[in-house]
Amino acid sequence: MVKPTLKIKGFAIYKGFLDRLAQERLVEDIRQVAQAAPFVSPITPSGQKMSVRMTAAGPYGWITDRRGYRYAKHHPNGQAWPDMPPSVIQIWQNISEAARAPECCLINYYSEAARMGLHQDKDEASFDWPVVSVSLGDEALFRMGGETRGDPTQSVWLASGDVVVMGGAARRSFHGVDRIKFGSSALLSKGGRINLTMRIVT
Ligand SMILES: O=C(O)CCC(=O)C(=O)O
Ligand SMILES: [Fe+2]
Repeated sequence: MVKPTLKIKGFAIYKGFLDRLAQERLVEDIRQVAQAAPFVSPITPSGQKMSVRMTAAGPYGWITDRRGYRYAKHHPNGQAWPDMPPSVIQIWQNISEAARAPECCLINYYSEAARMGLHQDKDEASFDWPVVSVSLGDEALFRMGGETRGDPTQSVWLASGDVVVMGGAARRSFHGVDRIKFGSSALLSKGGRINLTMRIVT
């Protein structure tokens, strides 16, 4: 198994895990997914519109609306999510050591002003499985904390092709994206950042 470039607070960070060709192929596969399952601007349970736009692939997608945060088998438009592209599953197999296949690939799109507040990924049935996160496009300032919201945090710039594995103790750790360095990558023609997170949810 490959070794992480660095470990910060238990988060395993693999810089440059995907080369440019692999990134381009992944973007093309995500484009296909988004054609079948369009990005939406989700609403939090408290009624706030998220700045990140989302879609998903695989048996489950993560959704949020007035009724709460949850995994669902259908896009808000009622259709089943598209299959997870083999290119996505391959990354999980190369890096995760998990005995099960991912059930959800959440796809986040960050435009210039988008961010994601500090949160835990905790809607999954078990925290025994890692979350594998892939960055594509513009750089993002990724903040990592501990299991309690007030714990000290450390940040790292994630570039296109970087992969982060949130497993072990870091699986329940707070994390978020403070800002995007818009225009720092030429991968996406319109700029911005795509983040994929693969998860086992049942
Ligand atoms: O965009 C990222 O790097 C993190 C995304 C994230 O934490 C999530 O989707 O739960
Ligand atoms: Fe998260």
